[in-house]
Amino acid sequence: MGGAKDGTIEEEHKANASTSVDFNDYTIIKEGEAEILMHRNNQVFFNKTQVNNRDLSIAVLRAFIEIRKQEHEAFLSRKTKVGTKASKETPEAPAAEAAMDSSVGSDKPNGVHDGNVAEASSEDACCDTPVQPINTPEVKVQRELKPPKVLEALSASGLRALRYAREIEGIGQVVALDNDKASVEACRRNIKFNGSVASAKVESNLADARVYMLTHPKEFDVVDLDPYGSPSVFLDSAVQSVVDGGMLMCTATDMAVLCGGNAEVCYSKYGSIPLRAKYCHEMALRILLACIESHANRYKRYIVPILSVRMDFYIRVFVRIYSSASVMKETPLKLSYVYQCVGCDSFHLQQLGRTVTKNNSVKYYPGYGPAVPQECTDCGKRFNMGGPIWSAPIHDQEWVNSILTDVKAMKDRYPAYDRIIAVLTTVSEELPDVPLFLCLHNLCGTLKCTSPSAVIFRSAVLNAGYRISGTHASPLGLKTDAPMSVIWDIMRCWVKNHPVKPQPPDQSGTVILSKEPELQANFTRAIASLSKAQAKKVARFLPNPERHWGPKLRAGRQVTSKHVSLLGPEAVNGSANYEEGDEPEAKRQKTENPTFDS
Ligand SMILES: C[S@@+](CC[C@H](N)C(=O)[O-])C[C@H]1O[C@@H](n2cnc3c(N)ncnc32)[C@H](O)[C@@H]1O
Ligand SMILES: [Zn+2]
Repeated sequence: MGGAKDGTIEEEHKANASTSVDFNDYTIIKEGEAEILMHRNNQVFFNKTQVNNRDLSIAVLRAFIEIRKQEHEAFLSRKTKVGTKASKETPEAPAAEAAMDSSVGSDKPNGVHDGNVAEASSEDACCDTPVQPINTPEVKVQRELKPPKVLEALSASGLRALRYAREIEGIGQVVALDNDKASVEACRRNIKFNGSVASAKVESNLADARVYMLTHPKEFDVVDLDPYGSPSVFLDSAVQSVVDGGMLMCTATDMAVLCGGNAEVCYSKYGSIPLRAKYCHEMALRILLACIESHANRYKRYIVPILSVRMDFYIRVFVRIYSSASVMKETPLKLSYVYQCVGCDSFHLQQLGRTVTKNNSVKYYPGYGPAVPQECTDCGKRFNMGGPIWSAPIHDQEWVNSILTDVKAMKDRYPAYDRIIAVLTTVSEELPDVPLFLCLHNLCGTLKCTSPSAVIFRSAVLNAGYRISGTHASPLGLKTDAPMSVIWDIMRCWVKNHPVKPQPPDQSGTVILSKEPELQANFTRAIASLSKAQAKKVARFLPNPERHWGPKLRAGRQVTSKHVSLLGPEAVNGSANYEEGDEPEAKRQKTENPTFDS
């Protein structure tokens, strides 16, 4: 761990900052190991609610450093083996291969990957060529793994950069950027204020992050984007600035846009149409991932999601970025359109592409469609079509479990320990291969019936031979691989024992209930109907610690109606608190003809 220990820090502060700073004008804010000076007039952006965001990022960075080290060791030992074998068989290593490996060598030590794509160079030179041996001892010397270099592209006060530098063992240089002069001045003051280790590691620059990232291609092991509102304008340059195998961390707080409040704005920013449904927060994550992938693809790169979370009033994704023209071809297999019935809660996914493998060669084709008929087979109403979304896994469960274990082992190093443990625990129990989720209350709302308990419903799904889990994105959400026809049969069986009042014949619920179930649901309590965390009574969702736990505007700005997409309608109407379910989808889900200008 870096930084001066308590006791010496005050002296260091004085030595570093007292000559130029009148402390009476400032309050000191401490988060984790870092302390920042906040001017009484508070010109620089600081939002303490983002402690969850910063803690989680620190946890992911710690895991990244460890896994990167393991991958590097594995890479070297693989190469050593190949090299030893080759030196017996072929005395000289081909120059092309040495060139391929040079991207992994002295100045770019981070081109180490796991899995098959590990050998893909930045231009995928080796795709169709068997990997050849290299001159092992020399390369080994060149391949000393340097500490990871981090870019905090939108740094404001520098608190995040300072926490990274002071709290994360093994971290390299941290470059903090901001295009606001007052922020850069504050950041520089804060760097000094945090002592010698921070001063040695953190550098602050006044720059437009987009220009800086474009002019520093493949230079950073980690790029962190934490903007006001949408990150969309930063994505194209950010995906270029990350080294192969490096990590992009990205926040988006424009939840009203991403959750379907302004579909046309979402399309213009992210290239996807959002849907107003209970799963909208997970859909928001998947829209952001699809958007990052699309930017990466422009440079023959692709993403591997590590962790994607909805927390508080924002979403945050952690993805690794690799280069490979051949893997990039698989992108349409990882994307889907979503058909959402306007009458009932049925939704269906349609993959953009498919492959056919013949004699070891893979061919890429458009996906088959449409995935649904014109009218919903459950209730007869039409579908809205959203997407494309990222429909491949949004987390790497091995990473998640390893982060969870590490966080538990370092409890006192995380000020937001309870919150990040709750999120990681719920994420660790999500079905990894099931995009989006159902909401039991919505299903019951459609049928106008009383709700079975989650345990009873989960049991019926499990007893029918399907999988089911919760989701971190909503306390009421349920992920399942059961088809909608099975879900409605379970609900029909439930209603047989819990009858509903007669409803008008054109209602979706009436149409659904007019059919006899093909499956006889078994509501006997199944052993796996509670998740491990539920069984152990581990908290999975926590209330906000205080009122006004929400997004903030740029320093010094007043809240006006134009901030509705960033802060949500509640904030703009006078209350800045933006809590679960505030997004517009919850209230306006069943809209047959949603307009784009709500
Ligand atoms: C939400 S704040 C960052 C908060 C910070 N990451 C933290 O954890 O405390 C966003 C910052 O991005 C800066 N910013 C906005 N556009 C920028 C650009 N094009 N280049 C660099 N900085 C920019 C703003 O001045 C602001 O300080
Ligand atoms: Zn329907």
